[in-house]
Amino acid sequence: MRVHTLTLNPAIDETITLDRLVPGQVHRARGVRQNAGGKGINVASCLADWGTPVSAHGLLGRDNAAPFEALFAAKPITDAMVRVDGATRVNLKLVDADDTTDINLDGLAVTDETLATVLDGLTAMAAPGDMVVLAGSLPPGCPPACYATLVAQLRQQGVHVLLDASGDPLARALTAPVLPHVIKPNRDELAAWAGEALPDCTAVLAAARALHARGVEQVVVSMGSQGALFVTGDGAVHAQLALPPLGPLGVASTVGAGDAMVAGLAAAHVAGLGLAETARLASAFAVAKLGMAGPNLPEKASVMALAQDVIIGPRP
Ligand SMILES: Nc1ncnc2c1ncn2[C@@H]1O[C@H](COP(=O)(O)OP(=O)(O)O)[C@@H](O)[C@H]1O
Ligand SMILES: O=P(O)(O)OC[C@H]1O[C@](O)(COP(=O)(O)O)[C@@H](O)[C@@H]1O
Repeated sequence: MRVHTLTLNPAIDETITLDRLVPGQVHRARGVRQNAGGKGINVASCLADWGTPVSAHGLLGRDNAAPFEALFAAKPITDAMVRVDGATRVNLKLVDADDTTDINLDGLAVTDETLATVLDGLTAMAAPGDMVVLAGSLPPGCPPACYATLVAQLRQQGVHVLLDASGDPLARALTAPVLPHVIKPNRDELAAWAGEALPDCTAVLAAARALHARGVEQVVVSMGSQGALFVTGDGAVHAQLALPPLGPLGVASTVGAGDAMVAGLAAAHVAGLGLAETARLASAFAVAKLGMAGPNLPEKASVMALAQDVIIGPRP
């Protein structure tokens, strides 16, 4: 079984480390680095580290494709990204001791013709039984119903579909006649979909159960330091793992933690794991990534050791 990721709006993530972010003030950066990113790219990178065969589909601006090409050369990721004129967006990530602040840009506009080339390439490569991860925002020019349409087409081909999106594209995919098998909103994205605040885990669980009742087979809601809720036909569990001592970074960037969790969900699907073991592995992927710079996992043994420490329960 192969996993394919789709990233229509990739990004080069520029992470600037600060002592303390104070709006309106002049700051001296402690450090800066760039890495290839965007939701499906991050998922593919973590899956490649785990040893899962993966192809990356989507769009890349020719002017600054080098960091992506270096990533695809360094890891076993099949490069199925379509090159277009222009530069891929650069997203800013401001990290201080307490928090990560994301400034995400719009991205390169896409034409109908280029979009069709990308989507035809994906549907041609995805074989029955494969898994496709549709992830991230849609670039300007892309119709908001893009994911909804693609989910129906891929499911008809016998592909297992995970959608990690937000806002209108997510709402359209969740009101379409054919739903994705799996979704992984974070708490804010689920609240936006539900149209109400979800102040506690009971409210989050009720919203996740409602989506499962509509027909999404696996609903995973990530809640940052409060762990994540996993709802399937086998029940619902909460999974949480304390942050391990931070590695050489000394400061945790939460950028890509959700993407690492999505990679863990894909790895668990490939391995045929049940509810509790899936919750363990996906949480271990997410927390393992927190100590790494960029969308990378540490060696397999460390991730598996973290998985054993995940606390699984019916509620936090
Ligand atoms: N500060 C943290 N402490 C422990 N685990 C965390 C922390 N931040 C994120 N995680 C882990 O990463 C997962 C995904 O993070 P989250 O911030 O919810 O996703 P997203 O990046 O999609 O918003 C969480 O469910 C949790 O397992
Ligand atoms: O596709 P979007 O929603 O614009 O987000 C893109 C950004 O999200 C990331 O994929 C990180 O996502 P998560 O922190 O949710 O895992 C960054 O690499 C990228 O800059």
